[in-house]
Amino acid sequence: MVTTRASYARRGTSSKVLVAAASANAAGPSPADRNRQLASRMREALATNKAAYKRLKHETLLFRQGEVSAEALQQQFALAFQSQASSLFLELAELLPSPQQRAQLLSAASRAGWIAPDEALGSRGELGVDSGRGGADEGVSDGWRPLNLSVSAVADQPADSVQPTSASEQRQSGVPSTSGAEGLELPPGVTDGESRPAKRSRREKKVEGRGGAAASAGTGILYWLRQDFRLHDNPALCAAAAAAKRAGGKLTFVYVCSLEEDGDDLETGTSWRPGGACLVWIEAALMSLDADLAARYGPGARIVFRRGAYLPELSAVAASVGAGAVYYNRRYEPAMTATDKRVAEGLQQQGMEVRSYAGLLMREPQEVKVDMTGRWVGHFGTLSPFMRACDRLPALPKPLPTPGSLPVADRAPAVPGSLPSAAALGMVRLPVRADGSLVDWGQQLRDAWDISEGAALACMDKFMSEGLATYEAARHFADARAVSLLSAYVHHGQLSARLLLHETVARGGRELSKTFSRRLIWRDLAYWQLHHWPQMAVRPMRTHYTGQEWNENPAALRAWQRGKTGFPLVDAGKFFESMRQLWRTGWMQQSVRMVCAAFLTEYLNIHWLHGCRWFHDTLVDGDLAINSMMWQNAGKSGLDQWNFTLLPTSSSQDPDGAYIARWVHELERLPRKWLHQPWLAPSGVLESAGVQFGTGPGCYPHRLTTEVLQDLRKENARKIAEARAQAPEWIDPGGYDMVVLPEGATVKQGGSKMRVFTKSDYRKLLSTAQST
Ligand SMILES: Cc1cc2nc3c(=O)[nH]c(=O)nc-3n(C[C@H](O)[C@H](O)[C@H](O)COP(=O)(O)OP(=O)(O)OC[C@H]3O[C@@H](n4cnc5c(N)ncnc54)[C@H](O)[C@@H]3O)c2cc1C
Repeated sequence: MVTTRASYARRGTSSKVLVAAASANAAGPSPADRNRQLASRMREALATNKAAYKRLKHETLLFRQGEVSAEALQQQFALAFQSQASSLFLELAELLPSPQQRAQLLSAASRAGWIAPDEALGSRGELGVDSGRGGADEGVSDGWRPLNLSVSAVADQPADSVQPTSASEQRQSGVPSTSGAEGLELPPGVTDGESRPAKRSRREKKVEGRGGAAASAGTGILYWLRQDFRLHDNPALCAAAAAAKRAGGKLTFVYVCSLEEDGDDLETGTSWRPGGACLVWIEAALMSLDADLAARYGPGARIVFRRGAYLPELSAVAASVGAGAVYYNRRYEPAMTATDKRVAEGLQQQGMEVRSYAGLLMREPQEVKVDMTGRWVGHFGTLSPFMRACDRLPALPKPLPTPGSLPVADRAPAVPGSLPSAAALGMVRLPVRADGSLVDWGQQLRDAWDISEGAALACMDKFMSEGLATYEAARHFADARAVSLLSAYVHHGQLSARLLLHETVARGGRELSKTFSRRLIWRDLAYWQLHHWPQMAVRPMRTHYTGQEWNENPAALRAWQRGKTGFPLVDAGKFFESMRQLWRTGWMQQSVRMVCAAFLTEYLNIHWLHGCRWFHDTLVDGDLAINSMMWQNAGKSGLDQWNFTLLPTSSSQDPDGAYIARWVHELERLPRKWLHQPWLAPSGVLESAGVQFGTGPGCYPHRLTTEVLQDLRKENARKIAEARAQAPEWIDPGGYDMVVLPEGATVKQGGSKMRVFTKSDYRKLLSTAQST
């Protein structure tokens, strides 16, 4: 086991990542030579970029002189980088020795937006994958599952690109950041519709002033769909429909696929685009919503599907349908808020009206201010003070009904350059087998879920009438017998969190279970944390934990990802070669997620960030805010570090072993008694159950570690104590860790240091570490 001091705070540029991606895939007689070749190709490409940069700078000057339009210039940027990246990747791919490796690199490049999807699919007919086992379900190996690259194409854009694309660029360009502690700012011209719902917009007044004639920008309204694939309780949709009716214009639904802009965070140099499983979900959700819209409101409500950068795409659609306004519900991930702000400003500069609404969360992150001065209800960053702060806010508005009618055109919108369906957006990357057939790894997720708004509402109803009453006592069982299974619907905005809470209260849910409604507020807490710690997906919130030593053990990490640790409860969650749950369904119950997270961080001492990334890519509810919060807590650098022992051998989450028996098929005939620790079973029992340990087909893996688990935990705690001992300025006299309270997070203590919950073992261990 090699131990390194991992620093996730600094990530490489896209080029470094891509060289790493390429070299990781490279094999053959001389990996070092190949790496050198790749690096040299990359240097050449960067030199080419410099030439392009000069050319584009000239174009930018022309733009400043008013000789070219912003849209035309932006398109030139997009094209320049697309074509360079494209040729670079095709060349890089040629250096790789096997078709599989070429396909892997190209698939990753396509996902990063560097090359067109058809290039990744191996139009040259050589990028096949030989699954070795035939069927799509069996034939997918995780090398083929599209994983996120750390950085995308946009990282190499020239520094004075026309539009600032990140918080750091915005600061450089003098445009204020949306992700700072000042709170969520709306760009000039963007209106928070809810704060003034009844007022007529400037555009509407202008239109009225002209006797109702269409403004130059048009009377239509674009409804910009993003993470709100629903018709019920949709504030932006209701407002857009009302405004279009008032102005006598038509409403057009548009979805633009621009994954780079949604996920690439230039501030941290990382990419958190929706993971593979979420993309499958989004594609299916869009298809279902498109069909629902047409069925309910007629063909004019069909969604216009576009692929490309948001600003030019929205402008093009608006021009085509005669829309002068864009309405949307807000999103809260750092890259998304930066993008939305930039796009809104761009639209506004073009004379469009932009209105945004709160439809994803119950509470806007910037409106919750925790009061740490009054009666103590819990440590800063935990649920209780947050709930108390929420209780001080005005009551939540009642959920909005689904609109009975919408002012849409009689015919489906015909906008040149649009794609026929969500599937044509090519969001879900499918590898190709040697025979040219596609490996549709997403099908098993589509089979496991009904991905529609109707199913979300039905699932909520079922939970309310059947699950809620048992939630309190049985929510921790691994087989999910009492939980709602609603997380993916809520994450993708197919189910309104506000409606869910409203229904819970209306059906006496607070009396039946005090925990369920708290979980919904916990979700808001995660977004509040992300708002105040925009880098929490990559950097420890307890900054002094950055220096903690983690094991760099790719083999153990891979075994954990594949569900081959030899600990059945850990493995049941996520084995992909056969039927195990995460790979098959994209979902696991919370206790199982916790067992898996604790196993990785506490027993294997592997950085929580690896687990966070894996979950982000494989969960259908992969949610940057919740996932990062939970992994930070599991890794102990979060505000609410876990203070419980999660033994992978414990049977409390699966007392009768039914969960393991269902998902770990190699053990399905083993008597329940041994299922959690099969290595203890007598050889005769193993033999009659057909259990063999090893790596061969049908064998169950040996344990990854035979060391005493409690000793491994203690070792992990020692590493934490060592990191803490290096940073006495972050420890208070009682041995508690401290964090700086972000401006705007509390009622009046912004900028000061405050203690956060710290496990008593760690407080005790600190003195030992300090004295050695
Ligand atoms: C390591 C780890 C990673 C996680 N990553 C995610 C993630 O990416 N996306 C995600 O939605 N949940 C995540 N969770 C939280 C939780 O496991 C899931 O929300 C829950 O299992 C979903 O199942 P359910 O809808 O049946 O939940 P229920 O128990 O029925 O809860 C109802 C709803 O409350 C919310 N909720 C539940 N638990 C939490 C929580 N701990 N924090 C915030 N909100 C919560 C969800 O919206 C959920 O749908 C993670 C938990 C752990 C331990």
